[in-house]
Amino acid sequence: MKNALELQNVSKSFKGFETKDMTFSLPEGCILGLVGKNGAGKSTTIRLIMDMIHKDSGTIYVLGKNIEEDFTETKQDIGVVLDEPSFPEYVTADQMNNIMKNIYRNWDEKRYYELIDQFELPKWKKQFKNYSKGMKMKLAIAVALSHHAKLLILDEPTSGLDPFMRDEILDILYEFTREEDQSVLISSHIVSDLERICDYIAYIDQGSLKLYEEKDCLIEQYGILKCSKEELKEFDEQAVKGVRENPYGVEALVDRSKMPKDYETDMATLEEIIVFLSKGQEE
Ligand SMILES: Nc1ncnc2c1ncn2[C@@H]1O[C@H](COP(=O)(O)OP(=O)(O)OP(=O)(O)O)[C@@H](O)[C@H]1O
Repeated sequence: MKNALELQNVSKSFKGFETKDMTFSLPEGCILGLVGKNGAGKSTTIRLIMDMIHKDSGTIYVLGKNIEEDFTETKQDIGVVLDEPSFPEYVTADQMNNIMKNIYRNWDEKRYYELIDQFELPKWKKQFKNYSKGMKMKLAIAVALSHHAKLLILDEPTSGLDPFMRDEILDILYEFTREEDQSVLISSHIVSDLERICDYIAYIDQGSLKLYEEKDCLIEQYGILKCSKEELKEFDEQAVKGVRENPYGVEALVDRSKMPKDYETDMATLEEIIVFLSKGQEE
């Protein structure tokens, strides 16, 4: 399987913050969710991939091309939504169509207006500067989806959107990857959003990649065990990946492969897996 995106040992340091040795990939036709707390380095990673900030070391391949070589052409095939969409302030959605027509070789006016209608954005009555946060995000998403991109790179695209619109956007992204050669990298701190649509999860904390795994493998590997403190001691220490005490006993994230055979555990959500594992790593 080809990779739509590949990072090999990518590092970048700012004064007071560093992304270290980032290595992960996004196979074609898949959705990779980039998760992390506020300030973990999600936007920095996305800006590095888009060559908006230059890495100190490592290699980045986007759609098979090394970004240091010929990235201008490749950018035609990428739909990008940054965490704070910025377009010219006095432009309406209608005028945006004229601007984008001249930027993207494969600009699809029909698709753009379909999305503008679906997202209930005004065509000419409002200028970008008077848009709400959610409207700005919707316009940026409409643009990203209207030039037949092969890869979407979206930084917190669901932030500022109401739950109905969030659902609609997630459905659109899922549909997008039905085409084998179309892939999505999406960052979010709303793990439940990612759980629904992602094939792969990359979890970053303080600039380091802590976890990179296929989502189904994570869900398969881990389970939640509810028992007393004493009962928990009976299990292999290696099986217990994180523990949370509650008034009735403990709740633990366990590695099912290290539990006694046929031992039943509850299914863990992606959010539980990430929270437990990240707490375990801090200790
Ligand atoms: N140009 C820069 N110069 C110095 N520090 C920077 C620069 N850009 C980002 N940082 C620092 O890098 C760290 C990670 O920021 P980043 O925006 O990548 O986090 P994030 O995971 O996207 O967070 P959030 O969820 O809050 O958007 C922060 O400490 C930030 O201050």
